[in-house]
Amino acid sequence: MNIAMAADGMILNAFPLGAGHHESAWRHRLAPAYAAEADPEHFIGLAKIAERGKFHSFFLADLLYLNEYVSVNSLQYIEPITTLAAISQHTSRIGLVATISTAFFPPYHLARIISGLDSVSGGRFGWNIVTSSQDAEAQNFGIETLPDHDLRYETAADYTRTVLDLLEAWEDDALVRDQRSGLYADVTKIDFGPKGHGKFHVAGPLNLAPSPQRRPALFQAGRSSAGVDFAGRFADAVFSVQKTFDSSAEFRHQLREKARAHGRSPDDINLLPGVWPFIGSTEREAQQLFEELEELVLPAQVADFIAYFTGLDLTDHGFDEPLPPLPDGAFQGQIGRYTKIQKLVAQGHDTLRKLQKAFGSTRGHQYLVGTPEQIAASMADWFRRGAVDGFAVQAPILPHGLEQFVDHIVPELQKLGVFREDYPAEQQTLRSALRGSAQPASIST
Ligand SMILES: Cc1cc2nc3c(=O)[nH]c(=O)nc-3n(C[C@H](O)[C@H](O)[C@H](O)COP(=O)(O)O)c2cc1C
Repeated sequence: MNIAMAADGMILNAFPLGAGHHESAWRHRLAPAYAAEADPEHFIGLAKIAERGKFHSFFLADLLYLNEYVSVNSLQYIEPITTLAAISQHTSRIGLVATISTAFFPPYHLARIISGLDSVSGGRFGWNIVTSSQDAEAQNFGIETLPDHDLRYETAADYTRTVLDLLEAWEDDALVRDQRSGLYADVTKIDFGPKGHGKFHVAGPLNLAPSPQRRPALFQAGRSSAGVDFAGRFADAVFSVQKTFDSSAEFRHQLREKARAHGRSPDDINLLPGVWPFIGSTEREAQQLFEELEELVLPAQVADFIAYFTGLDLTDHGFDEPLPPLPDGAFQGQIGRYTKIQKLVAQGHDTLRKLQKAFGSTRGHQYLVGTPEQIAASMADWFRRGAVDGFAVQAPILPHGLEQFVDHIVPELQKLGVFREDYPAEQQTLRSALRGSAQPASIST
């Protein structure tokens, strides 16, 4: 499928995770000696590297529980809201995207947090909207089980609309602040009516005049039909797991059609699949890095991510023992990757060892092993032929892999004419940096 390539060049989003995305990163010789996962200085440093590389955005994932696989996995998640507030003071151009669940914060509280982050960053804030998918997360908030998958998305839509309505309650010129007349705000330009959709009821309005963007850039990831519908309705950018060109091109087409069905322009939505670059000055060196990391993987680490994406209890499960039957219709977690694993198991990849090879320690994401020229050529090809709008760069080891990407791959992408040389001269909000997404009026909430 060939859809026109986006005119303004590819979007690059840095997606860091602790000492790196690879399960073994924290144990590798190139990993930092400190516990990177919860070290704000580490993340401030990474954001500065990404900004040096002219990245559009810097994204922090989040999960809200801990399990006993922490015995082998670096499962700490630094808190995105506070960390990005700190990062905003050490960067000036890059967008800052926080993962925040729709399941736990009251909407008024979240609207204030979003407004605050957008203000301290000068209009660079993005919200990665997740519904949360693990009961273990809910149990940290006094909830025994999460609602079923599709209901979670339905509730997330009501929640998101409520938060956005709160952020939209003040017109641009509502704050008058005329010291002579004593008129502080024009109340005819503030919507004092009650806000809320579905089960959410908020008196409103927000007690803050609009932040620079007012409405943040909205990010999302979801492959199920409810997930794609949500993305088509709200998302400016979509994270995704895409291993082949065809599946990515097809998914981009699907997202663009969904945006159109929701009354938006297809150009308002940007597909940014994950890419894991294993970079070497020769192909052999890159392959060696990949193999070193793979060899360090422990069976319990594979059990951890397969259990996460299937809901199976794999405690003490042998590496070569056939998997227990998958829960099928009863599974209520992330559907996209569950379906991929289900297909692999049906094709005979039915042990943890086989799944490590077939699904990979890259958690299903595309990985590119090679020289900067080879990796840049492949990324440029996907972009030019309309399979992506850009990429979420998931370096296997950090900061090493992001530094290498910025120093060696970004210049190649620039040479190929698919990535910008610099930030635009004029300061931009994150939403306008994501091109077509600059017109909030075109989005039906
Ligand atoms: C690249 C990527 C990053 C994600 N990051 C998070 C995250 O930080 N926190 C979270 O709760 N879910 C995260 N998710 C899960 C999604 O929000 C969503 O729940 C998932 O893709 C399942 O959606 P689906 O059931 O529609 O396929 C991520 C998914 C992808 C593909």
